[in-house]
Amino acid sequence: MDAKQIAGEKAAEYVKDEMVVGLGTGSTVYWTIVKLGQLVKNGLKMKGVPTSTKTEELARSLGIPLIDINNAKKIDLAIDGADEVDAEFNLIKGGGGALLREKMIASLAERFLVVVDETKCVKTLGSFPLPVEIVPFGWQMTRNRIDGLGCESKLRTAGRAPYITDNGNFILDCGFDEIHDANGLNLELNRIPGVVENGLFVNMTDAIVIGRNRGKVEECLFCRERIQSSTHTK
Ligand SMILES: O=C(CO)[C@H](O)[C@H](O)COP(=O)(O)O
Repeated sequence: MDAKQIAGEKAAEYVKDEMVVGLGTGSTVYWTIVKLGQLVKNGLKMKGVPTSTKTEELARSLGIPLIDINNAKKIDLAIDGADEVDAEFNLIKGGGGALLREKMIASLAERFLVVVDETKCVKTLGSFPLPVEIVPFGWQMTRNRIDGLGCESKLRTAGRAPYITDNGNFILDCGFDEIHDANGLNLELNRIPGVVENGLFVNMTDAIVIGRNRGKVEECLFCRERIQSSTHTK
């Protein structure tokens, strides 16, 4: 079993009866969703809130009951993958293009559980180009302002046309090399008119499941509390 599958399937164990669960996007959380499909067939009572049309189609095909985000009184748990995770469990997300809905759902959820294989764990965020969702209107002007923050950005494409998100927007993949102040960059990017959202998830992770090769899995629960308490005692 590969490391993504190990992490993805493990995360399904956190879903209990009557939970409303944010369903992430990507090849790691895919395994969580497949496992949840099996559990639902065996009687688990849950509802999913998908973060992308792709995940919505997958969940439907597996018979997982879905609920519109506007009708969910609360989201108990969101489970999602990541492109990079640093030592403080801050993330880069958006490799799959779903970062806006993923961030909305993670921020609404009472708990945010991240599933990754060990290759995603880095010392400093930034080797993976940071995805930034922008509106198509005036996109080159928006790109100039983003590049002014110290990166070189590329418009994501699908074939020869711009890649279009589920929300009808473009994505710039921004090479920053090393991001030392993820919180500051997150705020600066989102202050630029034309930017819809960026893929930095700062101080949002509550728990993480890391799949390792040879069948090992590492779980860190309540990471946010742990980081905050270690910061306070410094
Ligand atoms: O942010 C994402 C999609 O927008 C994914 O969670 C991220 O790209 C990781 O994907 P994978 O599990 O396929 O490596």
